[in-house]
Parts: sequence; C-alpha cells; structure tokens
Amino acid sequence: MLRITRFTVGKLRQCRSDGFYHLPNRISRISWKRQVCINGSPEVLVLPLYKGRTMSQLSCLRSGGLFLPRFVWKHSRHTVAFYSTSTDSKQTPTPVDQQDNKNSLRVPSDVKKLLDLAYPQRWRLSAAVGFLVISSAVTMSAPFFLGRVIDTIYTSSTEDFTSSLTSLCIMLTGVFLCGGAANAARVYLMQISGQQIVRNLRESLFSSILRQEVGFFDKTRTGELINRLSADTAVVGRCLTDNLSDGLRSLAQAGAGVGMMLYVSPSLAAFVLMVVPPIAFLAIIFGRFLRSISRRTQDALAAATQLAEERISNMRTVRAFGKELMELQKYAGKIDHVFDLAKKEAVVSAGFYGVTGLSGNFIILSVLYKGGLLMASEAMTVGQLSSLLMYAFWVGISIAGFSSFYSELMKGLGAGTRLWELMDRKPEFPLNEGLVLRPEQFKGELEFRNVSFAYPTRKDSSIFQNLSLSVPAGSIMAVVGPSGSGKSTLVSLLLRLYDPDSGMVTVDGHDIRDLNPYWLRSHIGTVSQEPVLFSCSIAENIAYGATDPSQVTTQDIYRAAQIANAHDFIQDFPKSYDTVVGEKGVLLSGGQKQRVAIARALLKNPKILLLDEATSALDAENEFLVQEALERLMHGRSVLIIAHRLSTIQSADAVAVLDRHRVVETGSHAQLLANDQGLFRKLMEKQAFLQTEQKQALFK
Ligand SMILES: Nc1ncnc2c1ncn2[C@@H]1O[C@H](COP(=O)(O)OP(=O)(O)OP(=O)(O)O)[C@@H](O)[C@H]1O
Repeated sequence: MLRITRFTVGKLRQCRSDGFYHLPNRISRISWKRQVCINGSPEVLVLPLYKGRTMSQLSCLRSGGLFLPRFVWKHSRHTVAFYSTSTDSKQTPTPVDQQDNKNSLRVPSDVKKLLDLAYPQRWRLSAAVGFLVISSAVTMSAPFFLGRVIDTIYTSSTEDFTSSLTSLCIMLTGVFLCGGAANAARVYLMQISGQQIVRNLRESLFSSILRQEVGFFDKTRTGELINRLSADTAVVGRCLTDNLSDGLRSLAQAGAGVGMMLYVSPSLAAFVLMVVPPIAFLAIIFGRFLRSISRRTQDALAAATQLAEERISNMRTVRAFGKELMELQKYAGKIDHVFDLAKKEAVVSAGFYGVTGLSGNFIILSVLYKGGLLMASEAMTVGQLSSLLMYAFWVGISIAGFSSFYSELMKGLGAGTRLWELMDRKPEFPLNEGLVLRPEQFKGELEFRNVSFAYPTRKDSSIFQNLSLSVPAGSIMAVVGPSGSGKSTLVSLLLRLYDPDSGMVTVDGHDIRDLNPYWLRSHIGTVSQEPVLFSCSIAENIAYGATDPSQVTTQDIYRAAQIANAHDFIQDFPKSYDTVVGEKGVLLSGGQKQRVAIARALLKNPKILLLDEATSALDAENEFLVQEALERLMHGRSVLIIAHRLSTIQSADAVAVLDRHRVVETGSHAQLLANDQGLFRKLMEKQAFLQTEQKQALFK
C-alpha cells in the first residue's frame, strides 16, 4: 500500500479530455483515505473517490462503466484514477420501459436524489443561503423601520423632526444598499450552482445511456432518450435554478413576515394565520396532481419528439413517398395530446393560483379590519398598523411566490422520476470489466460452440440452435446463406452486443463473457453493409477508428485513406479532408462511404475483422476499388466476412453456409461447389443464373 500526496485534485483536472477511458480491471483494495492500491496491473494506481465531489461520476462508476477522463490522470508509467469504494445496491435493474407510475411512493427518495445532485454545490449554495438570509432580513426589517419613520412623522416636535427623519432615512438607505448587494450575490450563486447541477445531471444521464447494452436500444425509442436528455433535464434544471432561489426567498420572507407580525401584534398574527391550514391542504392535493401530469406531459412530449426525430432524419423517404401531409397530421395528433394535458394543468393551476392570490388579499384585508379595531381601542399605533400592513403585503406576495416554487418543484420531481429510472438502470452487460489477454496470448482465433440464440425482443423466434463454427487465427472465413439466416447476428454476437442463450462464443479459447468487452472491441474492426459516418469532416471520421483520436496525425489519416483507395476522391472535394459528410454520411456515395469506413477500420489496426459486404450493386470501378481496399484491410488478420460477391468467396480460406438456425456446410469454395446437392451449390447457381440474366438484359 502506498501513500501518495503529490496527486492533487488540481493536477488530476489537467488530464486529457479525449473521450472515455479504459478502467482498471481488478481493483485489489480501495480506501476512502488518501491511499492507493496497485490493482494487479502495475501501471494502474487507484485513488479513492472523494465523497460528494463527483456525485455524477459515482453513478457511472458504480457499474464499472465508462470512466470520464476528468478523473483520470496519466503520469509517466501510471494511470491514476478516482474510483469508488461504494458497493451500493441502490441500482435497480428494472428496465425503463417496465417502470410504472409510482409517484406518490417515491417522493422522499426523489427529493433525496435532487438533494444528492445539489450536494457537490453545497458551499456555493450555503453562501447563497447566507446572502438570502441577509437580503431577506433587510427586506423584512424595512416595514418595521418604515413604521418607525411614520411614527416619527406623527409624534416628533418640529425642532428634532428634521434631524430624526434624516438620520433614519440615511440609515435605511445604507441597509437597503446592503440588502441589494446581498440579493445580487444570492441570485448569482444560485444560478451558477443550478446550472452546474444541470450540467452534471446531463453528463450523468448521457453516460448512463452510453453504458446500456444494445438490447436496451432495441426496446427504447431514440426520441424518448433525446427527450429525457433535453426536455426532462431542463424541467429539473428549472426547478433547481431560478425556482429554488425564488422559492427559498419566498419561504424566508413568509417566515420572517409571520415572525415579525407575531412580534408586533401576536393576537392579530394568530387571526391572520388561520388561512394557512386550508392553503396547505390545497397545496398537497395540487402537488400530487402536478407531479402526475408533469410525468404524463413529458411522456407525451417524448412520443412527439420520437415521431419528429424519426421523420426528419428520414426526410428523403418521406419526400419520396409524398407523405409530408400525413406526417404533419400524425405529429399534430401527438402534440394535441400534449396540449390536452396542458389544458388540464391550466385549469387546476388557475384554481390553485386563484386561491393563493385570494388568500394573500384576505390576509391584507384581515390585518386592516382587525388592526383598525385595535387602533380604535388605542391598542395599536398608526405606525404599527402600517408595519403590519406591509408585512401582510409581503406575506401575501411570498405565498404567491412560494406557490409557484412549489408547482415547479412538483413538475421537476415528475420529470426527475423519468430521469432516475434511466440513471439507475443497471446495464445487463459490463462495459469495462473482465479479462484482458496479454499481447503474446492474443492470436485472434474465433469460435462459436453450440450457440443457441434468440433476440431479447423476440424470444420466441430462434435465430441459432446449436450453431458451431470456428475461424482459425489469421484466416478468412466467408459466411453465406439466405437472407435472414443470421449472418449479421454472428457479427453482433462476436462484438458481444448480445449474449447467447446457451453455448459460448470464444476468442483464443476464452468465453467472451469472461473477457473485458471494452478491450475486446478495441481489437475488433467492423465495416458494415451500410457504414454509418458521423456528421463531421472526413478526417475526423477516419480518426474515429483510432483508440486515441487526438494522437492521430494527418499523415496517419492520409496513409489509411490511400490504402483504402479513398485518398483520390477525397482530394477531389473542394475542402478535401475537411469536407463535412452530413448526417450518417449522406453527402457521400455508397462506395465512397465504404472506403472511408475501411480507412477508419485500418486506423484501428485490429486483430479481428468483421465485414459485412455491401449487397447494393456498386458500379464496376467502385466495386473494384472497394474490393481492393478490403483485401488490403484483411491481410494478416482473422476475418469473418459476410460475403455476397463470388470473388470474395473464392479468395476466402473457408466458406460457411448458414441455413435453418445452424451452419449446414463448411469447406473451401471448390469443395462446397463439388457437392451437387449442397445449399452452397444451389446459391451459387442461382447467383450465376441471375448474373447471366442481368448481363443479357444489359446487352439487349
Ligand atoms: N435487433 C433485432 N431484434 C430482433 N430481431 C432481429 C434483430 N436483428 C435482426 N433480427 C432478426 O434476426 C434474423 C436474422 O437477421 P440477420 O440480420 O442476422 O440476417 P442476415 O442473414 O444477415 O440477413 P441479410 O442477408 O438479409 O442481411 C432476421 O429474422 C431478423 O428479422
């Protein structure tokens, strides 16, 4: 056990910020004290995570998930990481879509979660509350002193009137200036802390989304997640920023107002306070309603966002089918639902605000009535009545302010419930835990052993039953089979996007469930049938393949593009490598996208390659260029290629034919072709027949 003092938090903050970081695997022991442990691997030192400092990171670390680099510092040989000792069991593995509406049961824990979010900002918030106390004290002392001024005006003799009035007014001016400054400081500190909380909330939520297994994304709609990330966090943020600040001020002022009223006239204050119980009762009912309607509104908004997001991102299809009007009507239907909920909320809110506003006015009226009677019996001076009237006025305003705080808080809790569900969801697969093979152990031999599998969303429809297939290290295995036979599913299982229901997938004899998925994926390159590029420059898209894109040089990118036969077409673009490719690479042709994707995979330099050959016909030149690039990419690696072209099948070391949930034939191209009754022969004959027909049609 080492004791270190030189790794300060300040130093840790200087760390690089280029994406997620590889977590240490086996943590031997961690202490909350400033001690470190060596976790089996001599390069990794682990520091305890300071309680509270990084609440948002805690949640992602608990499940061994993505490690945000802000808390990782590379120091010559060592990677220093903050890590939590917590073995928190609060994480509920309930899928988001199975959670039901249990608002009323969860209020205390939800409020606690809101407070947990605010915990890292406790010093700023404490300072803000300090300033709040000062500014409220000033505001609330004003009526008292103004009452004194009025009594001075009424009772002072002429000679000392001017000097008393002047000194009182000068003193009050000073007090008001202090109050103004304290108020400004309160607003500033509250706003900054609130925004920091929202920022942390968004980061935590995004981190939680990124950690979920692929099966989760099969079940959960993208629009729903986007809505949570943008709209729900905004609602929770609003509840924690201006609202919290105004709410605390209203609460403090109402409390101080009532206190001062009790001080000036206890009997009158008791009379006025009779209004509180009915308002509190009303507020509880209103709060419950608001929480539930807020949740329903956010759900309805998510459905509308989902529809809009899907249609806008597939605008070409909508346009090609001329469905703009139909889509507009569908969207209008969704937002009508949001509007209906808003109408219900408006009716109930109108009633609540009406009653709280009325009660404020009743307080003033009752002070005037009761105070008038007390003045008539000379039990109260005109100055005291004036003070009480001003306090009553403040209390009235504070009740209105507090009602609005309360309603925003309830809405925030309603939206927050949706966020906690997602943030607490424990992914079914770990992201960064498990065995890492040493370079000399890692050969790249792949094997499917008696694998049975059905997709989690369609458990009753089996894709594989006792499928076995092996790819020797450094060889090329082409997989062919009818459409829907499960060729792409093989790739998904090798990437461990899903786990088999029985049997196992192995790499160098190790079940991939024992291997660290993050490590495994860093050694697998994929080029899919329709590669997806990101909406950034071509250079950035190619660099995305590297483990550390910030370390990639322009020369590395050029070299990868040259090998992938992409350099020439990229240079023909006016902005060359800085050309932005549009959403999903829509501004490039199919063949160009494929070659950029091949360059991206080349930069990764993986041991294992999983390729899904494009089925869409490329023109002869493009096909040649892509084929040539693929051959260069495959050289010296273990390759599983879903083959559609005869040339690929011929050049593979072995071919596997998939059909009826298993591999029905394996062998070299020549061996399989020699089997007259085999499926491979039939598939090839069919393809040859189709190709001959196409050629004949071309020359007619
Ligand atoms: N995420 C998913 N969830 C549920 N079912 C899926 C999923 N992906 C694919 N399937 C189903 O699994 C079966 C196998 O699909 P897969 O894409 O592996 O076939 P394939 O042989 O690659 O087909 P093709 O040659 O047409 O690309 C299909 O019936 C498909 O509908």
